[in-house]
Amino acid sequence: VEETSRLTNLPIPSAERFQLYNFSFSDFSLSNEQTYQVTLRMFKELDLISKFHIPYQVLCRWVLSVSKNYRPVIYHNWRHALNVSQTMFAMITTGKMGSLMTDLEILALLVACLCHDLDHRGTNNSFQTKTDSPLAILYSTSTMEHHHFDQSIMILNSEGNNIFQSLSPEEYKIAVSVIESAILSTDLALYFKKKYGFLELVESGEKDWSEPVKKDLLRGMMMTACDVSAICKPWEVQKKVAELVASEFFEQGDLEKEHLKERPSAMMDREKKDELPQMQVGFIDSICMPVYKGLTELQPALSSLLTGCESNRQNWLSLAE
Ligand SMILES: C=CCCOc1ncc(C(=C)O)cc1-c1nc2c(CC)[n+](C3CN(CC)C3)[nH]c2c(=O)[nH]1
Repeated sequence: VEETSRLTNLPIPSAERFQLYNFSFSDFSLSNEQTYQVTLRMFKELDLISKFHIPYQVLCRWVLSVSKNYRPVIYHNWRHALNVSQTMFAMITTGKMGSLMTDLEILALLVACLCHDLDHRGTNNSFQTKTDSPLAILYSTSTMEHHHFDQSIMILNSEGNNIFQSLSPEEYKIAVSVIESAILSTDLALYFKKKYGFLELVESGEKDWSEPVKKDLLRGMMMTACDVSAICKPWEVQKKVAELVASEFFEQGDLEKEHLKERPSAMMDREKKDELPQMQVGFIDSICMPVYKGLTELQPALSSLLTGCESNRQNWLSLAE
């Protein structure tokens, strides 16, 4: 309670102070309180508070609730959600994708990014299935992503946390369905299925992305681009993030060796740590480059994501030799 009122009365530093319009943003230098201020500043810069009549104290309470519903795991924690959200913010503003989206879609996409990994346990979908976790019984496909969406709705329905309280029933319905689709699209298994359709549309010179199915596909690609955007960051940032991701993967690998008595995938096997640079090149080629090439072809203002990813591919490749 007192934390909400403290945050509500705190002046928010400028977007420039936090480098929010920059694709090279990193949370490393920020205190926890500053991460909340960054989030509030993004809502302010997009004018969402006034456009959707969000009571400021409700927004502050909601930001604190969202951050508290992330577990302190090594990588998939609140700061990952913040970084993903800031990339979405930069794509919409600096990357000029805002002109393709309605205000309601922009609100929903920012909320989806902040909530997209809620209550992550630092283990992936296949681990849920292999351990017959309650979540895997509840959701047999895109297990974690369904849970992240569930958690998002739970928070919105919590007392004093409904930032959508001023939306009309129709707007609320649209916002929730955009959020559900956006969070589910962060399951890379779904990305693999949809990326060819997206690239074909872009390469065919498609200009009309307003049609609902195409719009949903584009929002999903934007979510993937934000989710893996650490791969585009300056090398010192990318290297540190890769260590965090690897550490979290290796902990899952340890659990698989210890409890499941099975060999983990190379990516999760700490005994294969020296293969990491080569694995990163593979990850960049199969997942990252296609989405950044496609989005940059659609909107050249996004090119710094593509160039950042290409330069990190070179860095990983030189480490792999
Ligand atoms: C190489 C392992 C440790 C470091 O790995 C990373 N470090 C940083 C980032 C980043 C976004 O900055 C990303 C990765 C990173 N992420 C990967 C993912 C998604 C979680 N996958 C999945 C599994 N594969 C099968 C479908 C697709 N392979 C990855 C990989 O090789 N590297």
